[in-house]
Amino acid sequence: MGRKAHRLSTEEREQLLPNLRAVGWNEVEGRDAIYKEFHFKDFNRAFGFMTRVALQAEKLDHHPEWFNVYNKVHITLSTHECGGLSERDINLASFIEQVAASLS
Ligand SMILES: C[C@H](O)[C@H](O)[C@H]1CNC2=NC(N)=NC(=O)C2=N1
Repeated sequence: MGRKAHRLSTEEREQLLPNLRAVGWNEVEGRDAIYKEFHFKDFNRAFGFMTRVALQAEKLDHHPEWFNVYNKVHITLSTHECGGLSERDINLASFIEQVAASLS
């Protein structure tokens, strides 16, 4: 895989997180991670979304923590390797946003 992940610095966070907050990602309390809830029309849309995210996650070797029931998908992103938020989470969140936009 790529170079070792590092936890985002304060400066990097100030630059990167507002864009994600603006589209509904929030920082998790008590843990260095980000979280968003997605709602789809039905289970088929939700699972189609998950399938596309899963294939990209495998390519990036960076995987979401997620929960699905029917049309809801809750996603938490964090990087175990560095014990917190890294660039990889930002990249995966951006990809997830693209997929969600293409399905709505
Ligand atoms: C061995 C494997 O490369 C690692 O466990 C990868 C896989 N997917 C991962 N996903 C996430 N979210 N964080 C990681 O640190 C991570 N590490």
